[in-house]
Amino acid sequence: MVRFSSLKPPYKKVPPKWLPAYEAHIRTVEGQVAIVAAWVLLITVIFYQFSHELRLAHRPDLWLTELFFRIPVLLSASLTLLSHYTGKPLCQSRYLLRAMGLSVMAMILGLFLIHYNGRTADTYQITNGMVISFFGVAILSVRGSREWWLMFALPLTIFALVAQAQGLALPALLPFMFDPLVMMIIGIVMSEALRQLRAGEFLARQQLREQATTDQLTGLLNRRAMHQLLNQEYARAKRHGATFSLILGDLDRFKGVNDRYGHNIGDIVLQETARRLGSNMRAQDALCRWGGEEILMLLPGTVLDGAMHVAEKVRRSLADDPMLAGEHSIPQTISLGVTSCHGDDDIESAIKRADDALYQAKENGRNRIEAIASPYSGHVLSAHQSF
Ligand SMILES: Nc1nc2c(ncn2[C@@H]2O[C@H](COP(=O)(O)OP(=O)(O)OP(=O)(O)O)[C@@H](O)[C@H]2O)c(=O)[nH]1
Repeated sequence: MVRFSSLKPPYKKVPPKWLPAYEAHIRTVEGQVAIVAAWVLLITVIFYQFSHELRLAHRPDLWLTELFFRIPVLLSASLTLLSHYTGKPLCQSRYLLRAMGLSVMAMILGLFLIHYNGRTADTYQITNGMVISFFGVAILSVRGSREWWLMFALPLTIFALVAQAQGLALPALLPFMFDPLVMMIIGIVMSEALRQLRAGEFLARQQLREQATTDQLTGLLNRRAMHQLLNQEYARAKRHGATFSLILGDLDRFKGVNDRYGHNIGDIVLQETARRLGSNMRAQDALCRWGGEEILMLLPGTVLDGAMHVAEKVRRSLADDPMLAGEHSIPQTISLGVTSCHGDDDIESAIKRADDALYQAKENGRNRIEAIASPYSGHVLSAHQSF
């Protein structure tokens, strides 16, 4: 059975954590649509203006009036292109799209009113223009329903009011409006289909990206993703003369857990460890599964003392509460090696220091923290420090 919820548009399914990325994606699409639309509008509107003689030889008096209605379209399309090619955006593309869509609607409905004179041939000619315009405007509505109200409902309401004020009987206009309105519906359906396609592509790409950067068992970052973050943080620290810290943790005697309770229970212990570590971190910190039962934490803007406090909270979050896995209550501790990194340092040396500190923590009895300060930090306890 098809569930109602499965008929909801895909944007509803974009998880909140991906909404900023989805917004950025939509803005890119709007930027691309705006440039194509601006070129199409410039070319076609200029073409229609200069083919006036050919199409409406019996109404040369309307040349200037037509130009008047076309100027807003030419202006909004030119601004869009100017904004793009000078690299200095005047405003977001969604507003440029709105300006183009609304000016097209104003132009075509205005032209309809000045050409509607009871002479069927003239009126049908402008009706053809309306068919093309309504379809094009629906395609400009990249964001969907909110835009349709603005692009169609608003101009058509104003059009109906102006027509009435001019003494035109609305039922008499309907036969001419029929094809454009059908095309508007087709355009809306097509633009919604395109939107769903784009949302589906976006979700698939995000899922792939997430799979490539996270560890499946724990949901933490994987080693590759962490390397990227480390390099970024290192570059940032070097540029601003800032400090960041690393904490490398390794579960104590974890082999014994696997041997005694089995691999599945070992997996649950790893997942619970990831959860407890994550709850001790700030939003800007990063946590990664560095190896089998090794966890690496990156703490931007944190000096050695601060990192040692975080490490102590982490150590206690495991040592103070046994892990509940299945029907088992498993006491699990962790040893941690801490170091800080400065601009003149390098990442590989910092990781090596954290590893050496971790080795010391294991050697000194496990369930403890050791720290090795960076040689560039000028830290008073520049050798080893431990909890
Ligand atoms: N369940 C499970 N176990 C893993 C995973 N990855 C690594 N391990 C296990 O982690 C254990 C690591 O054991 P060792 O390196 O000997 O270290 P340890 O027993 O923790 O002892 P110390 O580190 O010296 O305290 C091995 O038994 C690995 O099989 C995993 O994804 N799931």
